[in-house]
Amino acid sequence: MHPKIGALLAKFPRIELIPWETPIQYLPRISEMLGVEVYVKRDDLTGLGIGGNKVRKLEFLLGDALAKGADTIITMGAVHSNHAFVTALAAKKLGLDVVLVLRGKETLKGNYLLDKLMGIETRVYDVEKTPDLILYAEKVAKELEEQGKKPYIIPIGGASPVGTLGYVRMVGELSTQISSLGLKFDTIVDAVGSGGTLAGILLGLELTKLEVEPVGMAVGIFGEKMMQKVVDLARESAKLLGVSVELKEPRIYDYSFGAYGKIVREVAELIRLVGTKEGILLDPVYTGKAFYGLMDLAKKGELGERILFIHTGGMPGIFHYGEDMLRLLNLQ
Ligand SMILES: Cc1ncc(COP(=O)(O)O)c(C=O)c1O
Ligand SMILES: NC1(C(=O)O)CC1
Repeated sequence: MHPKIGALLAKFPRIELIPWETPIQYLPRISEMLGVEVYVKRDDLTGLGIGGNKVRKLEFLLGDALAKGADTIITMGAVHSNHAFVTALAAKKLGLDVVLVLRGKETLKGNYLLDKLMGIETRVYDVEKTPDLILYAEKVAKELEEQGKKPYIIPIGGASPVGTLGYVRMVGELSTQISSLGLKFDTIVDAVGSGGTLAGILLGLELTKLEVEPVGMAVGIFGEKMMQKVVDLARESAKLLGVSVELKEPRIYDYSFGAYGKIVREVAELIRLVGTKEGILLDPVYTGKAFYGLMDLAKKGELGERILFIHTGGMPGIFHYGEDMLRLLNLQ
């Protein structure tokens, strides 16, 4: 762990949910295809339930919740939400109650199937917009308070200054890994949904002075709005840490293929390519789109000679959208 990052984070309550450092893996066959070196940080292997990037955020978010005496966790997302399921599993593991406030249609596949299998309380609403979901979550919190409970609301994706500390810590872990490997990366690439992961990477790179350019592949909202959200989150986390930093705006590209959650043939094909070339499974909502962007931009020489992809998990998405992908690949 980078000493400065370790010292800064030591004052924040953190529950250890990840008992190891996630490995960095070279992708020889993808690298050969692209003519550049591609490595992947296996944050799909964070180890709790389905793993993924949210577990890093939850170490600090649930630490904060317990420090504040919470007894019930409320969070929200789409019915297919990785964040919602892994939050619920972590909360249960810590002996906390949990209510998931979800949008969409109840579909017993992927994460929602896991929600039900684990006996997690879910409230599903047929709404499209996040603000509507937040209103419902606040209503649930009020209902629980009236029952004498102490609820703690975690925003979508854990995208808060406290949650962002999880990826500041990841960079602290990464910096010691790459110095012992003797590697220097030109770019570090991740999928951008709620923006918290990229915000933590941005702040972590500034604090460690690691000379790697962060590049986000947006799978939903993109452009100026997402850029501002990422930079604001990083700034608020810096304030939380009590540090003043100069933050450069990261490059964020639109690889949503038109809309968040839109399942497309190109990404289904990419998932098969990476799976059969490297034995690594990506998902159709987040990491498959982000890796598509990585390969697209690497071919144009826009990511440098040595690229690090942060594999942020998402495997249940394969099972939520498997039939759609089979149809797109003319296999059904
Ligand atoms: C599997 C997966 N990867 C990446 C992301 C993006 O992370 P963030 O919400 O921190 O931008 C998410 C959630 O949005 C996700 O579930
Ligand atoms: N990745 C997000 C999830 O709910 O899994 C959108 C935050």
